[in-house]
Amino acid sequence: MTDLDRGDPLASYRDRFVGADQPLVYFDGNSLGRPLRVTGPRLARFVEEEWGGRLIRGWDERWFDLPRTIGDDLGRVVLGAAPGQAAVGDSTTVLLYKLMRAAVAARPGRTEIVIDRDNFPTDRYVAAGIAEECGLTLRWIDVDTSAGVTAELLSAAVSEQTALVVVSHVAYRSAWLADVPELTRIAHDAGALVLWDLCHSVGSVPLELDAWGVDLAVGCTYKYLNGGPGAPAFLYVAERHLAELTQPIQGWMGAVDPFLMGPSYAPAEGIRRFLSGTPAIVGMLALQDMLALIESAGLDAVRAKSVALTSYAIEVADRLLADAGVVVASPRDPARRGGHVTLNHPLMREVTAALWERDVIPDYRDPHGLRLGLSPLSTSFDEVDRGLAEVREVLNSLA
Ligand SMILES: Cc1ncc(COP(=O)(O)O)c(C=O)c1O
Ligand SMILES: Nc1c(O)cccc1C(=O)C[C@H](N)C(=O)O
Repeated sequence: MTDLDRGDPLASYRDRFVGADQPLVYFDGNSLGRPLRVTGPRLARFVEEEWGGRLIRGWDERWFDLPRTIGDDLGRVVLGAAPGQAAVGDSTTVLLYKLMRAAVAARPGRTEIVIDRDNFPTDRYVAAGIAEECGLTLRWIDVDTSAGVTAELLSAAVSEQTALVVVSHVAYRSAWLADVPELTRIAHDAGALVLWDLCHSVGSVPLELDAWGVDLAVGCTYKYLNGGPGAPAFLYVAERHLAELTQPIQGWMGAVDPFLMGPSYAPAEGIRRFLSGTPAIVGMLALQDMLALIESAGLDAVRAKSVALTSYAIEVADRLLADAGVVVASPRDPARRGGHVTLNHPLMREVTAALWERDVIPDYRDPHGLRLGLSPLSTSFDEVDRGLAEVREVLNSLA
């Protein structure tokens, strides 16, 4: 344990995660968070008691409303959203499709979707598919891969033709933290809607979606919310848009009365209308455990630890790796940085492969970035020290 770990008010939270007591260095909590220790027994209890005991009655008793009730929990604990505006279900990709499609339909006559070239592939691919489907054009914002979308770049891209702007809050490559209220205001001034991808911020960066005037947002739950591989994503639709937006996948679970099984679709009131098919109940349970943990730690304290971890990683990289040609490719200003740090070097693809052999698990992202995902409640400062010392050794051995 380092002095920084001894002084860390959240250090004890690490013990709550499966495997955190092992020597393995885990820098990929921003792709797949560790499971919580309470989750295994809880899932077993669910199988025995709720699924096995209540059987089909479980739908009436609790499961039917779970996408909304967990949505409200997300709103309270991590999104800064009043109840009734968030729900859990589908993958982020499917939710991106639903909300982009709903948004462009709500801006008839406008011909463009604005998106940046460095946005996550699924966001770009879905936007391209919708542009093709609806006869729209993509207006690309060129961003520096070590930065992200700024107010200047967005102002230059939007016009009276913009139907929708799609931006990631934290850029998956650089960790650039976009200014949500400012960019939202710029899009609104042009008469457009904005869809925020919160995958890399939710659970590590505090959000105030209601106060920031956000229209629409999606995010995954398997990163900093530790929901497990393939856990369902969430969506947020601001109350003022709930009645005006129509999503394209009109399934029975988003209908006004699913069990009426009527001849035609009529959307439910409120956020339920954005659901489509039977919700993945088992996949939502782990997420509830992590939300409870974040609530007990306090999201501001989580962010403070995240900033301390990323600042420390940059400090160690400067000290240990700069003379080997490693360049910090994430913002140095913590106010502009999310929960990970990317380090560039021409050999990072080979370095990443060698690190995995040594039980140090970051990931690699083109063009030559080693990405360190530092999950605030489960990563220690000692892990940062040990992991970056291994990076130095591997670089020496490859030189
Ligand atoms: C910014 C961003 N959007 C979307 C996704 C993923 O979407 P899905 O869960 O549908 O694979 C990820 C990560 O995989 C991501 O980092
Ligand atoms: N969702 C993932 C998956 O199913 C397999 C491997 C990695 C992922 C990720 O989450 C990647 C991550 N979103 C990224 O920013 O690169």
